[in-house]
Amino acid sequence: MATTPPARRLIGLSTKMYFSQSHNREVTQGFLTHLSSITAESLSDVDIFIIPDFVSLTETINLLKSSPVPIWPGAQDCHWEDSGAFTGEVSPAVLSEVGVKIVEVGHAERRRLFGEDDATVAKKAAAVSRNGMIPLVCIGEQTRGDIGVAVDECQTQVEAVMGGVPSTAEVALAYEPVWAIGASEPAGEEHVLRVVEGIRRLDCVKSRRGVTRVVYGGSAGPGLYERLKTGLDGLFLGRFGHDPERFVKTIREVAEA
Ligand SMILES: O=C[C@H](O)COP(=O)(O)O
Repeated sequence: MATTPPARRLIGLSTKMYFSQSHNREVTQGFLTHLSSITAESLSDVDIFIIPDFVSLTETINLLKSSPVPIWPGAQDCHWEDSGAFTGEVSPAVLSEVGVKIVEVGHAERRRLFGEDDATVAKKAAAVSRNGMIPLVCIGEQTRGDIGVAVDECQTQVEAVMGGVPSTAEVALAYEPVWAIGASEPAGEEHVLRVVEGIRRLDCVKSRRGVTRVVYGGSAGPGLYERLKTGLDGLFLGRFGHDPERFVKTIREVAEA
C-alpha cells in the first residue's frame, strides 16, 4: 500500500517557455484574483509555487507579494556554481537573493534537449539546497510500461541527487513519467501510486531526516489529485494550469482532498 504522505501538501505550476512577459503578468494577476476567492485558512496546509521564465521572474515575485497567502516563486533551472565565468547561466545565489524558494532541476526537457545527466542534476540540486532553497528534482521513466523498470530508472536519478544533498535538507521530487509530459492525459493512477510507493521505499529516501515530498507531474490538472491523494503530496502542473481558474481549482482540490 502507499505510504502516508506528510501533512503539508505541495502544488505548483511551471510556465516553461510558453508565455510572453505581458501574458505572464496577466496570468499571474488572474491567478491572484481567483485565489482571493479561497480563504487563507483552507490553504493553511498547502505550499503553492509558481515558476515563470527567468525574464519574468522578478516581476512575478513582486506581483506575488500582494497575495493573501504565501506563494513561493520558483525557477526552472540554475547553474551548480554560485558565481563565475559561466556565460548565459543563472546563479542559484542570485535566485536566492531575489526571493526564489524552489528551483527545478533535471526536468525531462533539460535532460533530453540539453544533455543534462544525473551527475549534473545532482550538482544543481546541491547548489539549490546550499543556497537555502528547495530543489524540485524531476524524475521519471522514459517509456510507458513495467512498474519495476520505472522504479529502477527513477532510483538511478534519485540516488544521484540524494548523494549530494544533505539528509537534513528539504527535497521535493516531481515524478513525471516522460511519456506523460505534454500528453493529452496524465499517467494512470495505479501506475503513479505504485511507482511512487517504490520511490518512497528507496533507502536513500527512507533514511532521509529532512522533509521529502513527492508530487506528480505530466498532464496534471483539475480532477486528478483525488485519485492520487493516498500516495502523493501534491501536483506539478504545466499546460493544464495555464488558465488561472483551472490552476486555482486544482489548488483547491489539493488543499481539500
Ligand atoms: O513542468 C511540468 C511538467 O513537465 C508537466 O507539463 P505538462 O503538464 O504540460 O505535461
